[in-house]
Amino acid sequence: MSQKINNIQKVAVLGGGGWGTALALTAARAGRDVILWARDPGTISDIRSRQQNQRYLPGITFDEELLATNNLAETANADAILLVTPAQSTREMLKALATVGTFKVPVILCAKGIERSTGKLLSDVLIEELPQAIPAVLSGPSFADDVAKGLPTAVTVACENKTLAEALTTALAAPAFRPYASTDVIGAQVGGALKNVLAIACGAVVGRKLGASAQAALTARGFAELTRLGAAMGAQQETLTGLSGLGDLVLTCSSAQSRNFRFGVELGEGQNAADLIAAGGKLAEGAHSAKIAVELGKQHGIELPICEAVAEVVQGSSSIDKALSSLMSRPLKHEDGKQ
Ligand SMILES: NC(=O)C1=CN([C@@H]2O[C@H](COP(=O)(O)OP(=O)(O)OC[C@H]3O[C@@H](n4cnc5c(N)ncnc54)[C@H](OP(=O)(O)O)[C@@H]3O)[C@@H](O)[C@H]2O)C=CC1
Ligand SMILES: O=C(CO)COP(=O)(O)O
Repeated sequence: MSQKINNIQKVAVLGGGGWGTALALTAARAGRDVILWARDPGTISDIRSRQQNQRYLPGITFDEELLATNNLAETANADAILLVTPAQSTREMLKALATVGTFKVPVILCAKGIERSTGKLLSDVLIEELPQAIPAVLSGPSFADDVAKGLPTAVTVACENKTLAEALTTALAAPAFRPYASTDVIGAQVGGALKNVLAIACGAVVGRKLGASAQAALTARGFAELTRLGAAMGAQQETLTGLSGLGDLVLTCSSAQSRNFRFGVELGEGQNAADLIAAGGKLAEGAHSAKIAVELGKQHGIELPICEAVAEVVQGSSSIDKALSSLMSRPLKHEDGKQ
């Protein structure tokens, strides 16, 4: 194990979407030997023959020659795995991994969501499905397009083992990609999952043309929800106010580059959530996490009115106007949440 910690050279990235491809490029830029697994043969051949992933990163051609495969067994000798498929496919991916190797290595969870069917954090899903693996999390303000183009950003890389967290940051640090080590695996996950729900709310405010003041107020009150739930679940304050919490919340709640934000804009413009989801457009993880976030809040005795409003609009039991009016007519409170 200690030899692996000191020598994370072979990195396997699972997921051929925008973020998987961008992280594979980052790891290659950091000097790692990278293999990218994708299930779509078209993605593999695009990466192999043209150094592009036109389906998910249109208009970008990379200098790096990535090794791409759709044979999961080829990832079994990696020193670390980055799991970069959507949150709701995490369990299925881990079950598939368990059939091809033992994976006594760090598995870095990069999806930003909570398992909808169980309410479990992805690190708990990992422990159940691949108990010998070491859970780690990569999260923070980082649009795949920006990272693939080599634009600079910083993220949190969390692992309970401090030495391993530091080794992972060393393995992934590239000139334009600055990972900060953390031991707070819970905090890094709660921030990433909740900011997507809150970005839908901010997008809806923009789509409904409610003004920049409303957008800022919602972001701040959303942050209060994120920190309260995070703290109740055991997250550290520094993580929630750091890159994977506040950092990513600010990015996603203010940028039309975010798919969650754009999903919210479309809701605000009057489109129906069920129709948007059925159309199978771009991934908006917050639409899947909203309801389960509210349920987690109830379990921990934390009110999450903005997440609740998003969940109701997504499931079609409320309209944007009704949700807004119920947010505005809640009993007046102290800002710190105390009575
Ligand atoms: N894009 C971004 O800027 C960032 C994304 N993230 C997070 O990363 C995760 C992945 O996002 P992103 O890469 O953008 O998503 P994309 O929609 O770009 O790509 C999703 C990828 O996952 C694959 N996939 C989907 N379902 C399965 C499955 N059941 N089994 C195996 N592979 C599957 C898709 O394959 P196929 O093409 O065959 O459908 C595709 O390669 C999300 O949780 C997101 O929140 C985090 C930070 C930044
Ligand atoms: O997580 C992200 C940026 O940090 C990407 O956000 P979206 O999934 O909303 O596009």
